[in-house]
Amino acid sequence: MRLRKKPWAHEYMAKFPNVVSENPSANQGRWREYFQQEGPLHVEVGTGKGRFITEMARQHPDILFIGVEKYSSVLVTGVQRVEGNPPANLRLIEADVNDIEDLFTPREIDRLYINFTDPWPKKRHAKRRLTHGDFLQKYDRVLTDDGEIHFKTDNQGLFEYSLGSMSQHGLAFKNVSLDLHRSDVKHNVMTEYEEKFAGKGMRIYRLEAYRHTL
Ligand SMILES: C[S@@+](CC[C@H](N)C(=O)[O-])C[C@H]1O[C@@H](n2cnc3c(N)ncnc32)[C@H](O)[C@@H]1O
Repeated sequence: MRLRKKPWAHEYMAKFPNVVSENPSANQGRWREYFQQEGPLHVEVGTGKGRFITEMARQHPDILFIGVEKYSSVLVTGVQRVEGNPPANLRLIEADVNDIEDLFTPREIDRLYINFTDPWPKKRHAKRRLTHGDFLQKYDRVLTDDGEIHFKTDNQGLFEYSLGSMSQHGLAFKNVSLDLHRSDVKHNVMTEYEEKFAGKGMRIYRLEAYRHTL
């Protein structure tokens, strides 16, 4: 597992019980034991400052939530947010999603959230998109058979690309919205970026992907 620089952030985060700063891979396959709680496991990749995953954890105490973020400097804000009132069913991990299979065993995750991740519009950067086929293969291995991917973005190009790569990957879709905030969707929890974009009146795209079994 690659650890990012910023030693001050590591030291800072190590003080918080919600952060798995010491070798998160040690909990691979044993996350429920680690939480000391049974229940479905939901993971957000590219969690940023953690607004979404923290609110989800507060609203759904019977579900276990883990946020995975690449940059400790960003995660620190998430850590500050849960300081003093940390939901017992939430953990934040500083890790690269490329290493998701070091963190979770096959079929360990019930749902993945991918929210407003970077679109990487240049073709030569396509492999960095968190919905690229290489990532989908990894997700496929760590998701349960009826596991789902819930995806939101403001970026039409990334949405169309993701629809294509997910369907190529054998995934089917439900609850697709091409304008989430102008539809009658209920129980939407906003992310940091979503609040910013929706506040400007921008269109938000959303889908839920699941394995298509014939
Ligand atoms: C545009 S922000 C969105 C943050 C949050 N999901 C939201 O909607 O407010 C994308 C986040 O994904 C993180 N990210 C991008 N690639 C990643 C990777 N390979 N592994 C982990 N995090 C990643 C970035 O560091 C950044 O914090």
